Amino acid sequence: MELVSAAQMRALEAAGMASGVSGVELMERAGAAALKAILDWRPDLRVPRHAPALVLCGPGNNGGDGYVIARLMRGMGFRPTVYRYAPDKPQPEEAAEAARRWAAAGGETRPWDDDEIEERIGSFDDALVVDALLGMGTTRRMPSLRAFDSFEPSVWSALGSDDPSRRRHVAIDVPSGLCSETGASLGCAFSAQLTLAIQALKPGHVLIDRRAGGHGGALGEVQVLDIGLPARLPDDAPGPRSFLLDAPEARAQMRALRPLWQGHKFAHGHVLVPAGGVGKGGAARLAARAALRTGAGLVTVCPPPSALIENAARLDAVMLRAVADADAFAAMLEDRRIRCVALGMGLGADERRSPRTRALVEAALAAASPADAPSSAGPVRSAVLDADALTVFAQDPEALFALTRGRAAILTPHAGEFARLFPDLAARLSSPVPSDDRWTPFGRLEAAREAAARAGCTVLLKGPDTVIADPDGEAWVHAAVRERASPWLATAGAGDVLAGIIAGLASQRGAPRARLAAFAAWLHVEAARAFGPGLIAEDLPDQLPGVMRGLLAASS
Ligand SMILES: NC(=O)C1=CN([C@@H]2O[C@H](COP(=O)(O)OP(=O)(O)OC[C@H]3O[C@@H](n4cnc5c(N)ncnc54)[C@H](O)[C@@H]3O)[C@@H](O)[C@H]2O)[C@@H](O)CC1
Ligand SMILES: [K+]
Repeated sequence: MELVSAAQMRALEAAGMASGVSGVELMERAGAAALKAILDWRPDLRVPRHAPALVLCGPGNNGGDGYVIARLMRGMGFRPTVYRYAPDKPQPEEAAEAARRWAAAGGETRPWDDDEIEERIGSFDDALVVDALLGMGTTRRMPSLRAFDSFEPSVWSALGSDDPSRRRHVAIDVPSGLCSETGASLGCAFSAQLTLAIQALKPGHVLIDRRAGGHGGALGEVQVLDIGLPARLPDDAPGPRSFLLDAPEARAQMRALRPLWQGHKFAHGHVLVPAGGVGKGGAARLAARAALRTGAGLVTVCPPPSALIENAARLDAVMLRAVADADAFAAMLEDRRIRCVALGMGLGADERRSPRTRALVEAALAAASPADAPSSAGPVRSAVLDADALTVFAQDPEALFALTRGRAAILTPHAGEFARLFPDLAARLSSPVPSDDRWTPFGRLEAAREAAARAGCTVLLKGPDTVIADPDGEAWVHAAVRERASPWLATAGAGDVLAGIIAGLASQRGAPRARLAAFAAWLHVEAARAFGPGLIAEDLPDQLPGVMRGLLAASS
């Protein structure tokens, strides 16, 4: 599913208006669709009860949606009160029209009053609280609104009112104060139990950004409201494209692999996984097993000769070949059937071991295909760099980028490794929301994109939301939150398995890399969810067949 930025949303709106739908009509549709979704969510409210309700309306078009909702609710028998925030701001034309229609229908509008709102929240008399303060237009830090504190989940549960039948906090488009581009709370944000995204999901609906200087903000259940804008972004829509890896996409990726599963084992590709020395081979073995389970035809672990026996005692289906040094490795890479090298796991980044690690990285990248190789050039060979393969370049990231630029490579840093390679981007990611100036959205998507552009290859930034970007800017988000949360993945070795899954997929299909790595992140989380509590990294690879079988069954 596409994730749409504010600028792209405006292009979509312009395309809709060019086809003859007015802005006022779009706002009416948004309001009507929102009210229908709210009543489907709380069907008990369908019977008109003359129940009071609060609608919080802001100065822009998000507020405009709120006036439409308030008017339609009133028409159904509710008794909504609008609290208008920033009343001195001139409203955009459509929002002003929506406010006029509300007033003409006899609706009551009151100035913003934290005390009054707080009191109403505490009294529980209002059937609904609709947050239409700010949407995609939030461009700076939010002032601290005391009334928002009353919506916070902790306060709400302390009041004993978080049972489903009393859910009532609804956010229109995004919870106000939450940046729709990054998911960051810009100082103070509304906590919703239901968020109704207008027409499309925005990055802020799926990204988690808990930087300093923000508080509050929750999405609750997220639904997308179709208001009849074009389903696809116009070709000239601004900015790079972003996508969410969701269940339909996972099934599509699985379908794309199926035809490959009929050939010779080499047709599935051969993966090499260099391993560390004596006592350090576990991480590479985990990755190797994951690559094999993901469908690589052959997987070979390559330790130094001193660690051969130890690895032999632990491997069966995975093959084994000692690699004394980078020259021996380069010679091995002359076999064109090798489609992927995954390295870094357990190789070592200390003074003694980093020369071997670095030399292996150099050999792997020298033998990787050009990133833009045409399909007529034959199967792509990629390199997946994780852990120590990244850390050995901490003092000199540019040396790594000189090797990765323009290569079919995927870097898979966690937050710490990312900060070593891209310290300035990591600092921007964690810098507090500015207290005065305009906020230039810079979140995990922007950081991954910038990193991929700098490294000239695909970058997968791990986290509860894994963000993957190609150097051309196309990015994928894999969000392991809410119903797909997998707390069990926080276990030693899980990252090694992810690198192996990526390698297993890359050995079968060389591109498109960001999309493929996002699918790997999906499989990784599903494997953890399939196992459940008590998971250790060793369990993950053996869950993959069941996960993939499930995806195939769901797509046939
Ligand atoms: N683009 C579309 O296709 C549609 C958009 N609609 C609605 O319109 C919204 C976007 O409307 P706008 O672009 O007018 O933006 P918003 O309504 O989100 O906010 C813009 C206003 O808020 C002010 N503002 C920004 N940051 C602030 C802060 N921190 N504190 C106080 N005030 C602040 C701005 O100065 C401006 O007046 C969407 O989120 C959606 O709800 C819908 O009505 C229908 C279609
Ligand atoms: K809102």
